[in-house]
Amino acid sequence: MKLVALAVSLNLRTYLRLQSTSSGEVRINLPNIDTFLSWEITALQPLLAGCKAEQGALKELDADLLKRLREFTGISDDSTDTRSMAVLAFLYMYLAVFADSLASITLSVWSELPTGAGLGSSAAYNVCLSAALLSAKGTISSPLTPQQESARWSKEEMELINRWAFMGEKIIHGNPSGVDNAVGTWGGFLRYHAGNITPLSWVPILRILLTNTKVPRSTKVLVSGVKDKINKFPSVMKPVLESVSAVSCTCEQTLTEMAAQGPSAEHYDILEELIDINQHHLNVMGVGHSSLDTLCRVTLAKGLHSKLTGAGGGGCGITLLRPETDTSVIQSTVEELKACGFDCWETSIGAPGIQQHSSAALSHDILKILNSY
Ligand SMILES: Nc1ncnc2c1ncn2[C@@H]1O[C@H](COP(=O)(O)OP(=O)(O)OP(=O)(O)O)[C@@H](O)[C@H]1O
Ligand SMILES: C[C@@](O)(CCO)CC(=O)[O-]
Ligand SMILES: [Mg+2]
Repeated sequence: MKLVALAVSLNLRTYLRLQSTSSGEVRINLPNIDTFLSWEITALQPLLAGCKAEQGALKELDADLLKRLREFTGISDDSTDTRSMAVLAFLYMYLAVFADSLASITLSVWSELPTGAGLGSSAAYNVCLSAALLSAKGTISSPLTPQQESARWSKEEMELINRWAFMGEKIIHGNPSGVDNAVGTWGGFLRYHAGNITPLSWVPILRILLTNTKVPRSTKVLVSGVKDKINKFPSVMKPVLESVSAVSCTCEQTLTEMAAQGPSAEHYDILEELIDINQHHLNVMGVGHSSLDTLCRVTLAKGLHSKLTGAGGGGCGITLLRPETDTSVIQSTVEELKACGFDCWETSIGAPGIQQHSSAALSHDILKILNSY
């Protein structure tokens, strides 16, 4: 089955600072998840015994290294605990990238994205880890020149960043498609088809409301639930997946037309209807949640259409805003959603992917957080 999916970046960013130290330790500060840990390099070194120095095409995880790492950290195979997953992804990438000589470094990561809410926070985290570790190791360059505030890596370097980030996603997700890390790496809009990811450069910018139901969920658990359902009822689920794919294709067609001809009311009507259809699909696939039903109901009463994002099961949803949607309607919708206990804010979709920044490019608040460890 060759399915098509569309993915788009949000303008919420994850920041990472990496410092070389002489402490003989590797340290990670993850203030979003209240995790501050360090390990003696001499304690980590034995984990690399017999480790494949060559990471090959970086398609598969080094299962032996991961197994030793799980034993070392006491993190079981079925754990989905937030801190455990973040630590495992970090230590795995650190050990695999620095396999021939473990460096003494401190990393601090801070994200504007809510963690584990369906907005690809794991991918943003993994893309930052990947880029920082590969740059520190010298596998890829540090593209920022002293005159610049921000710089991007070359296409080849970004491909490598993306492949390593995918390894982190495999640890956190189980069986990820690679779409989230590709969005984090490249930014913008992407089309996923048969394992190929192609950036779309000609789509319009869409205004949305982003709602966090704050219902916790794990992408890994949800994705494996969908897989179980497909295995259990293949003849029932296959047409559903094909229909989801057709929604993606129709959506892409509509977005292309909107970019070429300028957006019209009819285009927005189509997008709204596709959003509703897709939300029903996702419910059939078992990734809905009563909190997401509430989001859809509250917004529809205001004439607005919503669907879940990410793996569903709670987490976040998006609501399409039309150009003519009145500010008063947006305000009253936000208020009503907040009254449901949700977080809600207006934003847009389509933003750059991974970049290297000078401290001058960062806000005072972000610098304060990253520099406090
Ligand atoms: N800022 C962060 N600091 C540390 N770890 C993070 C951070 N953001 C995400 N993570 C890691 O990613 C995990 C969340 O991954 P998960 O894939 O379940 O959710 P998501 O990526 O936010 O949503 P989805 O994949 O459905 O879009 C967390 O449990 C944590 O291990
Ligand atoms: C739900 C899923 O799209 C991830 C969402 O962040 C699954 C995947 O692409 O692997
Ligand atoms: Mg994720």
